[in-house]
Amino acid sequence: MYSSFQKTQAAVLNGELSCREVVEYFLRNIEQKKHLNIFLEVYQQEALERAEAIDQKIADGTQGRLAGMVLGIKDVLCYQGHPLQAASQILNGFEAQFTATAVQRLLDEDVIIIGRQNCDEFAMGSSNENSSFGPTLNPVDETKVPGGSSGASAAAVAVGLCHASLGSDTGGSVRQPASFCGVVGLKPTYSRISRWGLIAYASSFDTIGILSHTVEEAALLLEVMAGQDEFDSTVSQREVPAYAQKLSLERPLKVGYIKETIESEGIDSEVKQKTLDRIEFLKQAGHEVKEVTFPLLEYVLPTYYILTTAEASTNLERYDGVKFGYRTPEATDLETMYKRTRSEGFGAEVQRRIMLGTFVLSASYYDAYFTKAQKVRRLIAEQTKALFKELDFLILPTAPTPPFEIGKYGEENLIEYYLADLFTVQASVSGIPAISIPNGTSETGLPIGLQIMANAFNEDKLLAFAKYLL
Ligand SMILES: NC(=O)C[C@H](N)C(=O)O
Repeated sequence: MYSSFQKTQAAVLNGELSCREVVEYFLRNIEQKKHLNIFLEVYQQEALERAEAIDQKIADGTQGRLAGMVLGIKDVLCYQGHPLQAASQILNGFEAQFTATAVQRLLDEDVIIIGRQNCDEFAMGSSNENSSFGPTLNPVDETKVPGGSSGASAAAVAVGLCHASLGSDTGGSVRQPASFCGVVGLKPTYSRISRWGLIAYASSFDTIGILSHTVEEAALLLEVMAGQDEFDSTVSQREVPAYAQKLSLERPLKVGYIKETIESEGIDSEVKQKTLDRIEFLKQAGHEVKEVTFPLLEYVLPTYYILTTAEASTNLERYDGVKFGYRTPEATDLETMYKRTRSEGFGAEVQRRIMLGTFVLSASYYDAYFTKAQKVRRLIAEQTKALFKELDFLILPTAPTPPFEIGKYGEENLIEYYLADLFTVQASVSGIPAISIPNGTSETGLPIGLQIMANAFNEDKLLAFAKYLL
């Protein structure tokens, strides 16, 4: 059996394999790897039935472009008629009323969805430890986290439980787990893919992203999902290029690396060395490689956490015990119903972010924090985009360290935990596309990722460059 989609598809189209056999293979793997806590729910029967229907389409020659692909989806994407929880107890009992546009477009091309995957609650975290269903283990080393918040989606691809996964990336949630699990993780430009049917965390940052083994798979999935949608007016009107056919590059390239990332205090020495090795490789290959400075780097993380918590505090207001999921059985009046539902339903990290967001939006602090952070966001975005006047790409580590131990960070060292996003939030604050690709392993065999950023809507170039480096 093949873990890569391209090989699987060739085999199902020439009759060497059936889609049913492909699904059975992944179902066996899922059963064997149950202890990793990757899937919250497996759609066993449904996936098998769908596989048989697609086998029939193949026999008739009417199959879609993704026939033979088995996909896992993070528990933040609506799939009609299926439970959806954002790994939270507050959505206990909730069922999706419609299917997310991105998911529907993949289904229309005959993808098979095998189940929903664990994640940090409401996508808030960098380790998958904030799930109300318990942590997911990193398949490379089960004592380590798989990253987050789409940690289980990355782990599923790494250990062969599906060909690819859909995750969401607000500040690194696809790229950082890709780095921690040794797979490819793409965050497209903000507004490239419709957010209709994606549970909102911070709406001006949220993007649907892709976790896969190969760049080709990411390009194909992006091509199918991207583009205008009548249900999301923020989606870009731009044409969607044929990403999967455009994976070749014009050379030589102009590549920059940001001095402040390589020299940052918390960077692990092996991560630093692997990044420097790539820089050297590019120089040797005849590309123009330049060191650039980005003095605003130290403001990126605080800006991200002020703005995303502010947006989260309003987005999560809707979970009040009335419309969705959980309602406390204890309340005797409306106010205690709200209070108790939210205190019992949300986990500690989500509550912390709601409170922080409410604080920065409160009348006395609005200008000091929220307005200021909006201004700084503008500066970060403008200065990041200015770097692309002279450069095709920026390269930097995806995360400052290889995957860390489960339980390493507690309430007392949260800032250190938030620093896991140090290098991924720049692309999120600026709305530009970025990808993480495997960049070797540490001496102890732990995956390390390399991140590439490109200017807005340059996914075609970004994917081609990632393929060249992989
Ligand atoms: N959702 C994300 O992109 C992950 C980021 N670590 C956060 O907690 O905000």
